[in-house]
Amino acid sequence: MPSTLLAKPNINNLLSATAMALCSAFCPRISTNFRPKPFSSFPSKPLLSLSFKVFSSQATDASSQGPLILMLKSESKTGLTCFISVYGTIATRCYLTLTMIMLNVTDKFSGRVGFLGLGIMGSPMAQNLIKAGCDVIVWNRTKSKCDPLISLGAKYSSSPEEVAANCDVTFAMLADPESAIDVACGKNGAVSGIGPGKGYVDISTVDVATSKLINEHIKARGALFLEAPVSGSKKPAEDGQLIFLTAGDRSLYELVSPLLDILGKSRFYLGEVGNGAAMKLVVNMIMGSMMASFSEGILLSKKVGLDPSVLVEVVSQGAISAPMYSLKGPSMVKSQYPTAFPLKHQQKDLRLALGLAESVSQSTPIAAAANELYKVAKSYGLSDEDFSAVIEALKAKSQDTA
Ligand SMILES: NC(=O)C1=CN([C@@H]2O[C@H](COP(=O)(O)OP(=O)(O)OC[C@H]3O[C@@H](n4cnc5c(N)ncnc54)[C@H](OP(=O)(O)O)[C@@H]3O)[C@@H](O)[C@H]2O)C=CC1
Ligand SMILES: O=CC(=O)O
Repeated sequence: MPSTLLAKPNINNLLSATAMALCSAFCPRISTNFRPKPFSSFPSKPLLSLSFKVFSSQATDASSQGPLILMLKSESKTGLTCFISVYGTIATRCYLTLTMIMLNVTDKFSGRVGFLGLGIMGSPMAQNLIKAGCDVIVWNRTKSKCDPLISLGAKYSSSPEEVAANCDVTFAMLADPESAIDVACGKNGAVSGIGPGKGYVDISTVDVATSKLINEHIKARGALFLEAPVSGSKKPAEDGQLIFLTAGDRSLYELVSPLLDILGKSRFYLGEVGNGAAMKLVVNMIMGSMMASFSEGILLSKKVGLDPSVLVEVVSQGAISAPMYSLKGPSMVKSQYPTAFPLKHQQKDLRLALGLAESVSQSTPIAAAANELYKVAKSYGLSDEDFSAVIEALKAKSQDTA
């Protein structure tokens, strides 16, 4: 629980500011990140990036005159644990002492991490691993996208095969099923370099059959496989706030969890290979339909003389609010679509989700209609715009029928 919830309101700022000031003397860099994350054997966040949580507190008097004892506990991901006691009479002043510093020394994993596919998502993810201190080898079809990561300390290998051969765990973040299969199973693909004791983690959004196919090839080489598509876009990738939807080898999941924790805010383990892909497709099917419906609302509000910016604000305050609407609504109103999630990938996900629905005879008429709209948007050359540009397809349709 953040310390501000337990400290008395009138001394909140004093306490936290004083505690932070005291700690600054010991630690040059203090994170404001309050997310607790497990310690791992992988190299992770920098040694002195600490987050504070209230460990215990006692305020014997509700008035501002009462004595207060507050204990802050901080754990860095490298095992440094420190306790800071804050005590004293509030009316006078607070005393702070660094009561204990403990270093938990654990074996360092000498694991090398490979990263294949450095697009909108792959680049910031690889960057976060490098910044966390991981030993990373990168590869991308267009080599120039490796350069910023190489300057941050990554090594480069000239094929997925070489990356997999030189790494303990290799991540892949590729555009679609075709590229995911090619990079894993094609000529000089990761499968050729992988072997027993190694793992392959595919984060790309693909269909169930593709994930199972890659799993079979990896398994045939005696290696482990985990599918781990992500929910969350460019900004969550940059901020290490992705949601992992994993399935496959449980032991690989356990092994890479510390790495997933660097990249994301939560992770789900869903069992058999295919469940992660299916979950991701269902989520993105909903997202694609939501965006199409939101686009209709914006255009209808404008046509009946309302201010669409006000609609965006109204939506943001009610039961149908969604971060996606608040984030993208204002720029959609201005006909701007800075690419975070390319429209071509949203249409790919709808297509794959419809295939999934078909495989179990589930009716999905809303998603089918949305998919048609994204196909129209692609035909207008909007493939590489953000998926919110789907509104342009509706604008064009309205003109056709006017
Ligand atoms: N952007 C987003 O918000 C999110 C995307 N996703 C999913 O993540 C995946 C990646 O998305 P994103 O980073 O946005 O996509 P990008 O289009 O930015 O990047 C795609 C990557 O795939 C590579 N690639 C494409 N075709 C091939 C091929 N035939 N052979 C080898 N490499 C290839 C590209 O290489 P090159 O640089 O050479 O073109 C690039 O590295 C997709 O499956 C997407 O659906 C999931 C969550 C969010
Ligand atoms: O797949 C896209 C996302 O935003 O999640």
